[in-house]
Amino acid sequence: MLLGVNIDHIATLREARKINDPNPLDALSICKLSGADQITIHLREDRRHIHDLDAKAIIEHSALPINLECSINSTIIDIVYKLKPYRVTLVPENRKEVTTEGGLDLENNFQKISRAIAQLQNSGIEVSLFIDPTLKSVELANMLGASWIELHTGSYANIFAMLYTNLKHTQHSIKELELPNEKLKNMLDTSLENIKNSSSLAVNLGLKVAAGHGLNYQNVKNICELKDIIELNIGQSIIARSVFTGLSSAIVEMKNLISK
Ligand SMILES: CC(=O)[C@@H](O)[C@H](O)COP(=O)(O)O
Ligand SMILES: NCC(=O)COP(=O)(O)O
Repeated sequence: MLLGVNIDHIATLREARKINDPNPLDALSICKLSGADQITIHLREDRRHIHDLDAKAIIEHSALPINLECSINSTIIDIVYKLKPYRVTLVPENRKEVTTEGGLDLENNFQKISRAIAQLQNSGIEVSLFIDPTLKSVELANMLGASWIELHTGSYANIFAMLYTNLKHTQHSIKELELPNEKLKNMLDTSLENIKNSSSLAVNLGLKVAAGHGLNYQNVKNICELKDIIELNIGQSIIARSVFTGLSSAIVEMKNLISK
């Protein structure tokens, strides 16, 4: 299983103080030496963590391929295609969200996404679409001509956290998931089944399949067992653990967990 380490969350720490430390650029060689296969960054429209200069420097200096996540907004695509990352993953963005809440609405943005894909692919950049794990989204991603999809695992991760961690007893409990455990278990099974079926269809259609969002040291095992998923992009949990154990051991531990 390939591991993309999302280093946005290092820039989030920097932006909490609006200074120049910690610098996500400093993570590049640690990620490589610790066994990461790829670096993921998200150039958000509101630049809440990674900025344009970060993206430029990271792409220039990284020995690992860069997977640059961005919205389908044409202004952002115009910036991103000139940066020439190895891969661009198109994601939905909502200015008010705390984090990426779901996958792209491919049906209602078909033409816009199609234009973005053409512009990126014409510059030699491979394109991935960040989608919800539904058969319809996989079919549309295939029709759009992307080479990769990344399945959004946030819903699975939220259910897992409400079921198997103390999240429900904290101030960040997810209100709509304050449900009996039996119900949550059924929902967890359904969310895993959706990820499994979507990845299987995608591979049958010739797409390469990544997954990510909200994956951590507790919940990643179920996702690793799905044979059609070949790459995981993980950020928040690795950077959170690195506060206590250091970035290198946080990556090594995750890489060991997901090896298959
Ligand atoms: C699209 C995605 O899932 C990642 O970019 C991740 O969400 C990064 O964190 P933020 O949502 O805080 O940008
Ligand atoms: N695309 C998902 C990603 O890059 C990492 O998401 P998270 O682990 O920070 O939730």
